[in-house]
Amino acid sequence: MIRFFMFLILEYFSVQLSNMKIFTAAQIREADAFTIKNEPISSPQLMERAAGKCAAWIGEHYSQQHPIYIFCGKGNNGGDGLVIARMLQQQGYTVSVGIVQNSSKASPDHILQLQALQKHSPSSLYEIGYITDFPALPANAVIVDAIIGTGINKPIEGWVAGIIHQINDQHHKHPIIAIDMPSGLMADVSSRHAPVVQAHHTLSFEFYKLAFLLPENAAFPGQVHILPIGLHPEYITHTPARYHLSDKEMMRTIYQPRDPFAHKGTYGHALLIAGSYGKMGAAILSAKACLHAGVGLLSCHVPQSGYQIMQISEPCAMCITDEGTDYNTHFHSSIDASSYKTIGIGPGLGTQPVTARSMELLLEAFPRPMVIDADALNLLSVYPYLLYKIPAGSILTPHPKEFERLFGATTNDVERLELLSKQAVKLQIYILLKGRYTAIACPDGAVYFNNTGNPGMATGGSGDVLTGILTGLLAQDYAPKAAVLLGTWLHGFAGDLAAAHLSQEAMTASDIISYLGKAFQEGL
Ligand SMILES: NC(=O)C1=CN([C@@H]2O[C@H](COP(=O)(O)OP(=O)(O)OC[C@H]3O[C@@H](n4cnc5c(N)ncnc54)[C@H](O)[C@@H]3O)[C@@H](O)[C@H]2O)[C@@H](O)CC1
Ligand SMILES: Nc1ncnc2c1ncn2[C@@H]1O[C@H](COP(=O)(O)OP(=O)(O)O)[C@@H](O)[C@H]1O
Ligand SMILES: [K+]
Repeated sequence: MIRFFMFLILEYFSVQLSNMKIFTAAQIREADAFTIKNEPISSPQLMERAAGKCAAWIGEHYSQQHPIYIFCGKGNNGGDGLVIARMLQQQGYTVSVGIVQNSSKASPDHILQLQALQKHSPSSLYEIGYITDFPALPANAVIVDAIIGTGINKPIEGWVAGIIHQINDQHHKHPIIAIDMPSGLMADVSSRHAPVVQAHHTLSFEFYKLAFLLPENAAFPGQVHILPIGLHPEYITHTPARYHLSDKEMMRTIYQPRDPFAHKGTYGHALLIAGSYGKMGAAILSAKACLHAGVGLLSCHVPQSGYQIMQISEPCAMCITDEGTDYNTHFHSSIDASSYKTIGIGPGLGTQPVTARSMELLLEAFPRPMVIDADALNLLSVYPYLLYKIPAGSILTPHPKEFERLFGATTNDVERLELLSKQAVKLQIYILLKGRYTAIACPDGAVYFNNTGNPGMATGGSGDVLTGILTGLLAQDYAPKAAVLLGTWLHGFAGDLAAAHLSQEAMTASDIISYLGKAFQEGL
């Protein structure tokens, strides 16, 4: 009860966030309908606006030398394709339009746009009713996929799936541009094992779709370009979304500049419990990151064999040694809960049973949100009852394997996201599932995806750096939600700066720390 009350207080003081909402396919349909009714604008006009953005994008990226092969389905996604065809023809492109007979009935807007194109250029149109109707493409052709968008109701089957495979066979020969969604990809449910177009670019309207952010869909959307089509701001503002994408604007509302009259006490005293024989590097990376994230004071609790290593490596941190020579085994006894604002625990910690016992006593003694990572998470998976002792508002930072050990396996990424969110709500903590788009599940059920970072960060120690940053931000009195969103974003942004200057290959976790300063300066 006390834990929950404290959590409510922390939440109350967390900032109001601006953010990019990720709407479901059903909500997007509502947004279209709301816009049509209240802007007001007719449905065909809205389609002209959306398709116009796509035609302009294609015009900017491919010259008239490229014949454009557009594949249109019988719904409004196909309607977009028909408008794009007409607009590109007007600009002097050679356009060929295959109408994929994926449905017996065409949507009213499709029919309207088909009639317009028939009037304008009937020779460019042909029907695709079976796999053998797929055309031979000239060498420099560009493929536009407008077969199905957000209206897909189940995985594509039969000969239409065959058409998707034929488009994918062209992946290494021709650029493939998907309109709104790569055809076959379902916005809100798993598309695992379904046939989906493997696009190089997806021109998607107004919002990111959840499907673009899931690792299991990595092969499909290519580069995503969000094209605003003027959907009604009132709908966007007032409609709640469960999923959100972090952006710079959001970070600017979270970031708190330092007080000119501040002293080191203002920015909190953090304790880092980390390191073991052979894994002191993890502790040092976390300590350095915590300091570079702006913590007031940092103490590191390390095993005896790690004392000199830590003291020599990081003079800005204080050092406490454990009774254990090679492992931290008695850190609970050195902790006076009132001395530290927050704790970061886990990097390089080891998974000795005696460490688990000390962790249990620590969780019982420390009442405030802390950061739990790496081996501390592995201990939680061995002793799951400890999960219920974690202070409310704490932040857990598992990578997918650690997540699976903690909460079990799932059959697809959407199920895993559900499980992530369910556990965050149940335990009243933040759980950050690391990856290309790190998913941050909040105790209120919301999930935020982080949009910074790059594959150069797929290198040992990157996660230890994140733990240090989050611990540093919590110590400075950022509310847990603010700390987890800002810390994850800064970590990825520093990684992006490191990659830009050093290359993804050559950068190391230490370089993420080196660029943290630039991330504060340029990213906020
Ligand atoms: N006014 C609007 O509603 C706007 C809609 N827009 C476009 O419209 C799209 C949504 O249009 P719709 O709701 O008509 O849907 P779609 O065109 O995405 O898909 C529906 C069509 O696909 C067929 N279909 C669905 N599942 C299938 C499956 N598993 N196998 C084979 N065929 C299948 C349906 O029978 C129907 O013909 C968006 O993705 C976007 O491209 C944009 O033009 C913006 C404005
Ligand atoms: N391809 C990628 N794109 C964006 N971020 C990445 C990518 N690969 C790794 N990262 C980030 O790097 C960090 C790696 O953490 P983790 O796997 O725990 O590393 P370690 O255990 O070696 O410290 C995470 O924050 C993750 O989001
Ligand atoms: K499509």
